[in-house]
Amino acid sequence: MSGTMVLVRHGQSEWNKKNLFTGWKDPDLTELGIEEAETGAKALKDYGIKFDIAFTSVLVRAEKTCQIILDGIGQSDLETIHDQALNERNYGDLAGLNKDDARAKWGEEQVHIWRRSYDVPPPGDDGESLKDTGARVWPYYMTDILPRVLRGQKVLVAAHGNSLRAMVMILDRLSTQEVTGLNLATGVPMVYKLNPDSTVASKEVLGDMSGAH
Ligand SMILES: O=C(O)[C@@H](CO)OP(=O)(O)O
Repeated sequence: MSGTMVLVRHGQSEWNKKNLFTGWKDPDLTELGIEEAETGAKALKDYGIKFDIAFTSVLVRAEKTCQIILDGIGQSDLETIHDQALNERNYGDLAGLNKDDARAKWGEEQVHIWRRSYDVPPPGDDGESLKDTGARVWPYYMTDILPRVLRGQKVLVAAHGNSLRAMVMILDRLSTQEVTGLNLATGVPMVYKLNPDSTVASKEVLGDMSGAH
């Protein structure tokens, strides 16, 4: 057995609450989002983990979630690396649009394809599919996160629905078809213990993922 990596999606953001495509836009957490992060922190405190380092994106909803968790487990001053590689997928021209309005305009199926397919990017030059998101998340994981876990460190990664879907896809060995059914709940920590060959030895979900959509 080597180290432990905890993945957690940020708590509800103002734009999650308003049901808007968010991507690289930078809304803050809502009150509920703060509570969700605090609940995640409590679950990690009860689990009894102390981290060696934390990683987050450069978007405030993930950064604040990361800090709330560190505060909640008594590690407020832990070294934290912020990197754009962990940002949410870029939603291109959909960013800022209401998801129900988009369904009314383009149809339920097309919107679902943009949200959950593996390789269909949302419209707009900068729109990233899950595959495009993985193309920046996976190398970062390989070079900056995984080596620490393999050295035995305990690592926190507070990031986003789709950047974390890209990570869970490789960790859980999901096919491009299976990943379309993967949804991550806000503020629920996923504890991965890795084998020395970087495969997953165990995965524990500290909370309820069933409501995720
Ligand atoms: O809007 C977004 O950036 C993401 C996460 O909230 O949405 P979705 O779940 O539709 O990929």
